[in-house]
Amino acid sequence: MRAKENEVLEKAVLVGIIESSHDQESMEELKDLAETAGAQVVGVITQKRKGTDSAYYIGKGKLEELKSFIQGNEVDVVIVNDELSGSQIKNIEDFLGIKIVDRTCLILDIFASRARTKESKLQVELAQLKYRLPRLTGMGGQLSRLGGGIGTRGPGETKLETDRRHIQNRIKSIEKKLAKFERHRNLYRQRRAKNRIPVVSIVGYTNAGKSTLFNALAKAQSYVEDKLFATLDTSARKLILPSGMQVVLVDTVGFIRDLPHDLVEGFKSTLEEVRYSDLLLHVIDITSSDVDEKIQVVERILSDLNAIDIPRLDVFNKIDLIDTQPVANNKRTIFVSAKKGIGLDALKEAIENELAVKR
Ligand SMILES: Nc1nc2c(ncn2[C@@H]2O[C@H](COP(=O)(O)OP(=O)(O)OP(=O)(O)O)[C@@H](O)[C@H]2O)c(=O)[nH]1
Ligand SMILES: [Mg+2]
Repeated sequence: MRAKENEVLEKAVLVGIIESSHDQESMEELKDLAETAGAQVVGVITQKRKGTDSAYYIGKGKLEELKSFIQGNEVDVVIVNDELSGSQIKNIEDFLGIKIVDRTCLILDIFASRARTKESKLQVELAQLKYRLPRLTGMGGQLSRLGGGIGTRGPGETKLETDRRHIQNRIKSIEKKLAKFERHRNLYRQRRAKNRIPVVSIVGYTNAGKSTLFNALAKAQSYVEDKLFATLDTSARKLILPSGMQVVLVDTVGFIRDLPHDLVEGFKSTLEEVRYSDLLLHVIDITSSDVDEKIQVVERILSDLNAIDIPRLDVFNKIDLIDTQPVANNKRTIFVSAKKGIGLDALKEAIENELAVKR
């Protein structure tokens, strides 16, 4: 959650390795993520190199540069644009004497502050605990010496466990509780299947405009914000299409490159909804600078979820922000502005066509 005006922001330096232009985009995204988590970015240090250093992530020279930057500026936290091992975290932290947060931990932290329902809180906590378990040696120091803030927050009021045995017990207990939620969900799904109401799920990269589209179509109020991961809980509404056909429309959590594996695992049951859909609306922000890569990221995650073979419409959103109006070259591509309500009739028609073909 972006910190409130009067809150003291943690001052952060971002550190990353640049091997290709994708990494440059990924650094931009890291800045968005850091700000979403409540940091003020005061510096960015990158290194061009092949692969990471197994002990210190970046080379010794860069590390010295980072250290003198920290000494010359007020910095609370170093945020690294990759997932680090426990020993890398410990090594860098010992060398710099400052809190280190990696990309995975940062995303988990944002999810922790976003989770609203009991189930998503448990899912996030589970992912956090699984991330922590193999890193306890590295993170032990950080947790006891360097206090709270980014990277240490649990969902809701719960304090994240730091003891190995407690963590293992907590993981078991959460898994049991989540299994119960899943059984309930299965029951609902079976009931819906019996009534043969088709399910249309909205998927896509974070901030693409999924919830805005969901609201525009279903005239419901799903949480919309210009922040990453505004939506963590899938919500569903009934939608009646022009022909009178009823569908269940589902809004889902946004995807992002390098979505932590444990998080995908944790949210799998929520995202199961996606797998059992009759049609997917892949919402794509047409104004984003690396559209193609984001499309690939979403498709990769859909594969992970065994949802890649479900019929899919590519819904390019935010066309109100571009000058030349694009023309679709196939019936599975739709251009809309969810915010301005442009193209929604064509979209509904396309949804009906897809579902009609299926029957
Ligand atoms: N200009 C313009 N902005 C839009 C449009 N659709 C959505 N937005 C804006 O894009 C931002 C993100 O919208 P959301 O609907 O929250 O996006 P989301 O995909 O649900 O995001 P997450 O739940 O965080 O993954 C908000 O600031 C919206 O107002 C659009 O058609 N045009
Ligand atoms: Mg959303």
